[in-house]
Amino acid sequence: MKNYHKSDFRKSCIKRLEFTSLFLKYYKNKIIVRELKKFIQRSGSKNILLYIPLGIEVDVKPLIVSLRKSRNKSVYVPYMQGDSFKIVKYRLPLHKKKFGIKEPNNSFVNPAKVDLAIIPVVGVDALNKRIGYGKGMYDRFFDRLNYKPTMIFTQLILCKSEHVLSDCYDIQADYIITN
Ligand SMILES: Nc1nc2c(c(=O)[nH]1)N(C=O)[C@@H](CNc1ccc(C(=O)N[C@@H](CCC(=O)O)C(=O)O)cc1)CN2
Ligand SMILES: Nc1ncnc2c1ncn2[C@@H]1O[C@H](COP(=O)(O)OP(=O)(O)OP(=O)(O)O)[C@@H](O)[C@H]1O
Repeated sequence: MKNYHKSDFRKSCIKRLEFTSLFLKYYKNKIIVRELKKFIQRSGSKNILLYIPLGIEVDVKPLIVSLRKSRNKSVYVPYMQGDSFKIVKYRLPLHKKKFGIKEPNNSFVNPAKVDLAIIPVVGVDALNKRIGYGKGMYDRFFDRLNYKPTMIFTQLILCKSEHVLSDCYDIQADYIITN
């Protein structure tokens, strides 16, 4: 029953964002990226997990560009492997992979310890736990990591349920940055 609610909620969240005008998305995006930048500055995070955005997600590309200009910051992004992903340093060129996601080339360098993870969501439930695309990749990634970075969830228009829809393995936000 709960999983039925979760997938229904996921569908309605995606629909809502697909029907949001480009103008509104552009406007909200600018504000959110500014807030994310402020958070990073205040927290002094150095190794940051970001993502290469899909159309309905917060476009963090301007943030990645600006972080790459600071000498003491490293940006990591997911590199899908099996039922989860590992993380690799963001670097060009990017290649389109499964689910239309772009990724840098594989890397065999051990990543540094991430102090901040900025994670796109499809929605959140009443416990601020993430509803994603339903593949469980972020859940597995953090479950297999032997430490817990600060987690910021981000979304252009927050799709929040007033009910508990999540399962015990779903990741939970420390902060949510939206507009
Ligand atoms: N930007 C981004 N990168 C990410 C994730 C994510 O959620 N967002 N992931 C988080 O796990 C992993 C990839 N997992 C994914 C699993 C399924 C779908 C998916 O179902 N996509 C839709 C298309 C969405 C769109 O184009 O707007 C589809 O294929 O129908 C996407 C990513 C790693 N990288
Ligand atoms: N830590 C884990 N270990 C094993 N399986 C897991 C783990 N976390 C999640 N799963 C499995 O992943 C599947 C998808 O989970 P869920 O529906 O919660 O995805 P989601 O969080 O919405 O999506 P995603 O994280 O991919 O964006 C579930 O069938 C669940 O059993």
